[in-house]
Order: sequence, then C-alpha cells, then structure tokens
Amino acid sequence: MSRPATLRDVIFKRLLLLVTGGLLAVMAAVVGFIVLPLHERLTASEFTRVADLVENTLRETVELPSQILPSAAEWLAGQKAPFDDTQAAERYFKPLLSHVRNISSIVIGNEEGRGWMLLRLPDGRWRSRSTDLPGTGSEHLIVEEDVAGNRSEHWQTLDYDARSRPWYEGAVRPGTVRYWTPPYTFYTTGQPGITVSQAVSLSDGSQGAIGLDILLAELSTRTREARIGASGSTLVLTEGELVLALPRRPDHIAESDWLGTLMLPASALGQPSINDALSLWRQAGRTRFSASRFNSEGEDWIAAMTPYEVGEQRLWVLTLAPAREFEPAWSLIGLTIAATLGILIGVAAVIAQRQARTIAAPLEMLAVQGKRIGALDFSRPPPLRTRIAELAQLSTTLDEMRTLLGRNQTALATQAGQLQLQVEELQTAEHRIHALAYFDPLTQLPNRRLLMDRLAHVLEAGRRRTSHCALLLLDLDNFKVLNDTLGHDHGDELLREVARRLSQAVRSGDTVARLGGDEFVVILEDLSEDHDEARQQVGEIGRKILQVIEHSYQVHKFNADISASIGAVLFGQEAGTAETALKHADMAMYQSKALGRNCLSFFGPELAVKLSARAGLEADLRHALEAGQIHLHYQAVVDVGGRLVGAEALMRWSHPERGQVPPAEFIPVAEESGLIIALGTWAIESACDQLLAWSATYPQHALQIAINVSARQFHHADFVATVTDILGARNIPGAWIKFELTESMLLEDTETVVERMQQLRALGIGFALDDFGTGYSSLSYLKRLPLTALKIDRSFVRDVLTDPNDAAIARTIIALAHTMELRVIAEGVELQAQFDMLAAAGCDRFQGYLIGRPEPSTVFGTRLEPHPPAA
Ligand SMILES: Nc1nc2c(ncn2[C@@H]2O[C@@H]3COP(=O)(O)O[C@H]4[C@@H](O)[C@H](n5cnc6c(=O)[nH]c(N)nc65)O[C@@H]4COP(=O)(O)O[C@H]3[C@H]2O)c(=O)[nH]1
Repeated sequence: MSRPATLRDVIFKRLLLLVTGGLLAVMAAVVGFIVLPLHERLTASEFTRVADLVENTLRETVELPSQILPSAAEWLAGQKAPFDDTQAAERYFKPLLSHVRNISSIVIGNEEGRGWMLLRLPDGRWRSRSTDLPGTGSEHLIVEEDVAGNRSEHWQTLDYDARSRPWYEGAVRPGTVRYWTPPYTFYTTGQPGITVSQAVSLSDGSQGAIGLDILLAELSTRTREARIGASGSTLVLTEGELVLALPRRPDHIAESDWLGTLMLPASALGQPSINDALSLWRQAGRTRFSASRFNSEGEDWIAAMTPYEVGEQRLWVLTLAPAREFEPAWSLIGLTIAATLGILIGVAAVIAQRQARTIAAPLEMLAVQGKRIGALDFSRPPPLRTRIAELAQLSTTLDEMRTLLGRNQTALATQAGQLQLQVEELQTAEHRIHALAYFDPLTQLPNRRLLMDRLAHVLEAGRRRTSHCALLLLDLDNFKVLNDTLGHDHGDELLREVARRLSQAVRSGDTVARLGGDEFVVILEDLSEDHDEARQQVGEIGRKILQVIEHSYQVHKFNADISASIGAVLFGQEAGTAETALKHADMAMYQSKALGRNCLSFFGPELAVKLSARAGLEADLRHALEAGQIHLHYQAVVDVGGRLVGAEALMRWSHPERGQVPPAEFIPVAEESGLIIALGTWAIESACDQLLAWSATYPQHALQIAINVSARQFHHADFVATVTDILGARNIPGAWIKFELTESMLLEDTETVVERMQQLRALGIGFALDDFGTGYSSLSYLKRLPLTALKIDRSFVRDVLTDPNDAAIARTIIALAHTMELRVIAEGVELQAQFDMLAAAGCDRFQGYLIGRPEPSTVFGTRLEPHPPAA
C-alpha cells in the first residue's frame, strides 16, 4: 500500500492545479474574447484605413473643383460677351487651371450652341476651342499656346455640340444645382475623369452651363501605392464596375497593358481575387461590406467594399488582401501566453507553497500532538498559533482531550493496579475454589468430585491394561456416636488422623479420598494380573488398613477406639462406570456392617444378584403408586387406660405377582431411588384425607395419626411447603398429625433439621423419635430438637420382661422422656404383662399386636364406632 500524501503536498498540488486551471481558462478567454476580436478589428481597421486613404484622395480631388465651380459660374454670369471675349476668360481661368492641377480643362456652352473650352495639356501647353454652331457651324476655332507663350490659331471641323455633352445636359436639367457626370474617358486627353458642372444664366440672356473636367489619373497613383498587407491592393470602380483607379500592378503585367485597363470592366484586370470579391459584392446586393472573408482559387482572402458618393455618382473602393497576411502571429501569441503562463504558474507555485505551509503547518503540529497523545505522552506542547478558527478550535479540543485522557490515564493506571490486585486475589480465590471443589477442606484429601474423576480415569485406563485395580470404601463404625460424644472439633481431629493413617497405609501412587462424613475411599492400582492374586493383595491391604484404623486414638487426653467397615470391588478390563463401582463398594461395605463391622467384604456374585433383585423391585415400585398398589394401614395407639388416642400409618404394597411386599424391603429401595418423595407425600395426603373422613363420621374421636417420614423426604427442600399445602388444602390442624423420624436422619445438617422441625411445630405438628435407644444420640443433641414424643424400640419391649437390661433401658427412656417433657410410646407391645410393666414404669402410649395389628382403614374405622372392641 502506498504511503498517503502529506496535507502540505495535497494542498500545494490542488492550489497549483486550481490556479493553473484558472490561468488557462483566463488565457483561453483572453484569446477567445480579446485577442481574436481585437485582431479582427485590427484587420478591419487596416482595410478601413486604406479605404479612407483612397476616399480622402477622392475627396481632395473633387472637393476643390466643386468649391471653385460656383465662383467660376458667377464670374461667367457677369461677363458681357462670354463667348466673344475669350481673352478675358483665358485670363480668368488659366491661373485656376495652373494651380488646381487635377482640373484639366474648363468647358462652357449655351443653349444657342455657342461654347468655349480651355485645356491645360500635360506638357504645359494650352489649347482653347471656341464653338459657334449658329455662326460657324461645325468649324471650331482652335487656339494653341506653347510653353513659351507663342499662340497659333486654326479652324477645325469637329462634330461637337456642348449641348449634347453629359455635363451640359445634367447641369441644365431642371432642379439641378450641381451635376457630376459619371466617370468617363476625357475626349481631349483620353484620361479618365469626371466633370462637375452647373447651369449659368448668361448676361446676354441665354442659358448656359459651365463645367470643370477633373482628372482622376492621380487617384490611380494613390491606389497603386496603397499598401495593405504584404500583397493586398485597392482599386476604385464605377457603379458599372469600370476600373477608375488601378490596383497595384502585378509584376508579370506590363505597365502599358495595366494602364490600358483603365475605364475597362474590372474583369479586364485579369485578377481572379478581384473578380471573386466582386461576385461576393454582387451576391450581397451591391452594398457596402467591411472586411469579409472569401475564397478565391483555394486561398482565403479578405475584402472590403466602401462606397463614395460624388454628387449623383457613386464610386466603390475595393480593398482586398490574402487572409494569410492578416493571420494573428500565433507563434508569438503562443510564446507570449506560454511565457506569461509560465511566470504566473511559477508565482502561483510559490504562493501555493506558502499557502500550503500556512494551512498545513498547524495541522501538522496537531497531527504530531495527536500522535503523541496516541503514544500516551500527555505533556503540554507549545501553544498553536493559527488564524484559522477551526484549527484553533481543534487545538483547544485536543488540549481538552489531552487533559482528560491524561487524567483518565492516571485513573486507569490506578485502576490497573487495583485490577492487578483483584486478579491476584481472584487467582488465589480460584486456587481456593479449585481446592474446595476438588479437595476436602478438613483432611486435604481429594473429595468426591476428584475421586469420581480419578476413578473414571483409572477405569478407563484399566480397559487397556491387564493388571487389576480395586476400590475400597471405608465407613467408620460408630463415628457418629464418637462425634456427638467428643464434640465436633474432636470428631474432625479424629477424621484428620484417620485420613493421615490411611494415606500412610497405601502406596503413594494410590488414591485416598474422603467421600463425605465418615466415609473414605481408596483406589488401588497396578494389582496383579491374576484375579485371585489381586483379590489376595486387596485383602492384605484391607487388613492393614483395618489395623491402622483400629489403633487407638489420643484425642484431647481421651483415648478413642474406632473401627471401619470396608467394601471392596476388584475390577479388571471389564470395569463399568465409576458410579457403578462406587455403588458396588457401598453394597459390599453394608455387607461388612451386616457381618458385624471392622471387616472387609468383596462385592461378589451374591451381592450382584441382590442388586439386580433390588433393581427389579425399583422398576415395579416406580409404577406402584399410579397402579393403585400402594395403600395405608393403620395401627392403633392407646393410652394407659386402653383408650384409642391415635394410630400409626404404615405403608403397604400389594404387588400382583410379588404379593405383599414388606416395607422393610421396598422403603430402602424407595429411599435410594428417590421414589420415597412421591410415596411419602402420597402417604401424608392419604392419612390427612382419612383423618378428614373419620373426623366427619366420628367427630367424638380426636385421633392423632403418626406418619413415618424418611430421611430423604425430610431433607427435601420442598418438604415444609408440601406439608403446609396439604394441611391448608384440607383445612386440617397440624396437631392431627405427628411425624415419626429416625435418629440417624437427624444427625445430618442439624441446623436445617432443627429449623425445619420448628417450622412444622409452629403448624402444630408433633414429632416422635422412632426406634429410640437403637441409635447413639447424645442427650445434649436430643435437647435441641423440638420433639414431642419418644418411641421405645420394639427390640427393648420384646425382652422387657425377660432381660433386666432391657427393662432398665425402658425405664431410663421413660424417665428421660418425662424429664424432657416428652411423651413415651412403647411399640411392639404384644403381651399384657409387657403393657402392665411399661404402664407401671410410666409409659404414656402403647402400640402393638396386643392392641391391634396394622389394619386397612375400613377395619380400623370399626374401632371408632360408638362401642369399640375392648383393647
Ligand atoms: N413383631 C411385631 N411387630 C410390630 C408390632 N406392632 C407393630 N409392629 C411393626 O412394627 C413396625 C413399626 O413401624 P416402624 O418402626 O416405624 O418401622 C416401619 C417404618 O420404618 C417403615 N415404614 C412403614 N410405613 C412407612 C411409611 O409410610 N413411610 C416411611 N418412611 N416408612 C414406613 O417400615 C418399617 C416397618 O414397617 P412394618 O413392617 O409395617 O412394621 C411395623 C409394624 O407392623 C408387634 O407387636 N410385634
């Protein structure tokens, strides 16, 4: 790409172009409107000058005779005998003819045929002729006088009568003051001339006329000498186109021949240009024309035709010359114009240069300033001096911009610093987030997310390897009890120690992660290619882990003992997904728990069978609710006096093929699959609907129905809202229902649990802690929960009569509950003795086969009849 031109160059070039264009236009105008017309006019004036010259000569020639004529006529009129006393006439006229050279002769005549003529010959001799037609007839007396004054007379027979001469006839014509004859060849001299005459009343009473013969030979002298152009010429013609004054003689024509053309038609001159000029004149209607162009024999000519009036006669002055002799001197004009243009353009260039500098300099300065601003140089430059308002404005704007940008730059620098700090903070935060996202903050071990990631990676890599890998899932036994007993801080310390020991127990390449709570995972890689050997390796490592974990812990001066249950999954190339692996490990871990804890169980075919059975159950359960296979049974609850005070709603699944599926089987499946949310909601709705129906039918019974709520259901975010909506939709008081919660579900996220319970308590809903005594809840923890009742687990009730321990536990629970102002319900009461014993211990409510089995609502409804069967 070519570099853009500088402003200075652009202005200079444009100004120069403009001025040059202007100058050229001016020059063209000067040539077109001034030089050419001027030249035309000059040409025309040249022709006019020559015509004027000829006219002046003509005027000079005829003027004096025309002035002399009246006095000569007057003199003649005063003569007594004008024709007899020729001496007197000679005396009078000789000086006149001598002095006025172009008057060659004087003629007088009268009506009687008498006449007299005096002629001055070119050689200086005189001749007179007296005519007396009445007296001497055609005999005329001729008197000759030579230069010496010697006179001689003789008579000459001539056919001459003055009265028939044109000058006489014209003069005596009535009304004529003065008469000019047409030009003619003088009879006496043979030269062309013209006679001016006038009538005279003679003293003898006769009428006569006097004429002066004017020689026009002089005129030719003038016309032949006249110069027009280099080879132009002029001539005088009569109206009848006879040559009166000759043009310049061409060299090839002899003088005598040339003179011989006088008074001949102009064509006799043999000049085509003259002939063509006359044709032009004729075509123009024989009128005057000034310098006009015409073509003759292929050459351009210019001609002018000017009339000259001599009395009645009109003479024509023709002036002509080759046009080329009047062409403007183009080379000179061109040279002059070029020189002038050159000088003017030179001057314009200098001015344009200056103007370009004047205009561009401030802009260049501004451009430099702009560039400096662009380079973040905000130092103040020297002030810009310009008389151009816009530039001054631009400079001011630039100053303001510079100040503003300078300020912004400073602000930006500060902000950049702050931004840098923020970036660093963000990076730190990002690292922290990353650490939080992928690492467990308590133990610094990889968390669930990172574990799943690594596990997926290990499983993927395992497909390309022949060696085995294993996944070990550890769950600490009794950790919740320890945590509650020791306090959370110590619990955390315990977990950190477990993590440390675990990390030490395996190779550095193996992964140890914390899944959450008291669950840890170990991934073992590069185990033996042989399945049994690998299984053995896992067994050994598992035992080692169990040993290191079992080793007692010193926590805050206390010795704590802890064990773990481990579920192991061994996989080779056929490994499934990370989720499946973890699920299998979890199942194996529960197997270990079931086997009495502190041991390791492998996920094997028998567990896989269980798993598939469970999957089948889950699939059926998914459709059970809409298929109407789920319903509630109600188990009666009585007070110490045996009065029906409530019931527990227990879910039942009647499967068309499986038959009655026990809740202990399908409830855990529902919990794991999330189906418990829908089932649980349905149970609350169904129980409420039933309560509504019973309260309408049996208003005398104020029953409270206990509804089981699973952990997952209770922890669901919408639980409180759902319950509120169910009660609200049926306008049922919260006190009509009671939720049964298990100890384990209350251990997670205590804050939320308490808050949620309080919200439901505010609606009047009661809370019973189910299976009390089987868990490991600390009393301090229980105190925080807004419970309304404790349920003594069936296992204690069963042996309450036979096992003093269980009896003691039952009594303690009752005492404890009463201390906490909680109601106590004994479940699983099958024998009257159990009832009695518990009643004696202060138990408030009783539930069990002794009172009644869980029954369909219709059956249970009979208990509400006015005479219910005795409990
Ligand atoms: N041997 C014996 N057993 C007695 C006696 N009296 C009552 N039972 C049984 O004891 C269980 C009491 O329910 P649970 O402890 O809440 O234990 C319940 C409860 O945890 C759960 N469950 C039942 N229905 C629901 C429900 O609607 N929602 C939830 N989340 N869980 C439910 O399933 C568990 C088992 O329920 P069921 O099989 O109906 O078993 C019931 C009941 O039939 C007795 O005198 N002797």
